[in-house]
Amino acid sequence: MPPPDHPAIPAPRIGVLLINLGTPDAPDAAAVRRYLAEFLSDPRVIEIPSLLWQPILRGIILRTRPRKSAHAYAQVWQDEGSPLAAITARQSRALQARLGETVTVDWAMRYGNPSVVAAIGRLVDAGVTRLLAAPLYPQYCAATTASAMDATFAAIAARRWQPALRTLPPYYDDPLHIQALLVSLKSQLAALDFAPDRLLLSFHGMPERTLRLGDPYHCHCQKTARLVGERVGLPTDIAFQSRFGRAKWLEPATDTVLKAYPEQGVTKIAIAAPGFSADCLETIEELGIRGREDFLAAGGTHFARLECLNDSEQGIDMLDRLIRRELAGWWPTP
Ligand SMILES: C=CC1=C(C)c2cc3[nH]c(cc4nc(cc5[nH]c(cc1n2)c(C)c5CCC(=O)O)C(CCC(=O)O)=C4C)c(C)c3C=C
Ligand SMILES: [Fe+2]
Ligand SMILES: [Fe+2]
Repeated sequence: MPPPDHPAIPAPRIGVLLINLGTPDAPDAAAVRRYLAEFLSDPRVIEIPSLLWQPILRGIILRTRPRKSAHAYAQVWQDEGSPLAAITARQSRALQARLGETVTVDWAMRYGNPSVVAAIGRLVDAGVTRLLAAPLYPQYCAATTASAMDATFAAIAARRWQPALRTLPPYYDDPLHIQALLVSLKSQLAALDFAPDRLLLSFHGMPERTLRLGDPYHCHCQKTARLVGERVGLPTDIAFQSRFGRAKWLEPATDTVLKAYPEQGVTKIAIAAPGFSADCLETIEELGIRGREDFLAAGGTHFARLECLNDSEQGIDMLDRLIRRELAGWWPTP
């Protein structure tokens, strides 16, 4: 018999933690400032020595950008809050219903709330001894995937009694992912009231330097785009959005491509963002509002933004199957 103060040994319990990038708590400048300060202080995101970067961040960026970004967030904010957080919460609930009682599913944001530390604390308190950390980025990038892993490892490093840990690998070229994208994109294309000349696949950009440093992100995006383009049934292009700062970023830039299309005779387009597992500021506002304006102002006539996989049937089905594959061998499996 253990002494009376010895913790009870729980039955093995599996936890699944969905992790996405992060978002402010509210669409106002103060909340956006807090969020950007945390996000843009991550050395995985800004790969400039902190001594050089922090004065620029604190002295310039955090004085100007929060107000501008808050205005953009206000345009996409929903009753349930930020779209990114609301959709990730719905994905978590849908997966919980699929995976059943032996698994506890929760979600976290790498920056902002709910934090990775808090979510892992909740899972461990619920008796989780085996944890699958699932960063919801199809393409691996040090700025996103590795940073989510860093936060997970740090949260676990701080615990005396650590859960066993697995991580969901990137799924950019997984047949389950490509098939889910094709079903989703084709059904949205079929529901349009016009026939697009072109489908533009827009991925979040990165400084070009990260490609030369060995980050596989650019290659992963190219492969997702090629596999979708081969089977989606209309000509596709790839582009990279959301340029930040003065350095050279991956090209071609989404806004440049949108503005150039009409003079090339491409006046009817659909745009999709297969690097995002959930719609967010970057898809709803940057593509759906500003991208549309750029394209129409340049002479485009028809524009449609297609939704991300979000908590659609095919999106949840894909995550359910990717996750079950990683849980195999952990008893009791769902
Ligand atoms: C140098 C800065 C940035 C890098 C590198 C970067 C990489 C990167 N980001 C995503 C996904 C998302 N980014 C989002 C917002 C966002 N991104 C940056 C900057 C960099 N991103 C900023 C400053 C912002 C905030 C908004 C703004 O002020 O413009 C979001 C949306 C969050 C939301 O709340 O909706 C996502 C998602 C990826 C996938 C990526 C590298 C591959
Ligand atoms: Fe970003
Ligand atoms: Fe953006």
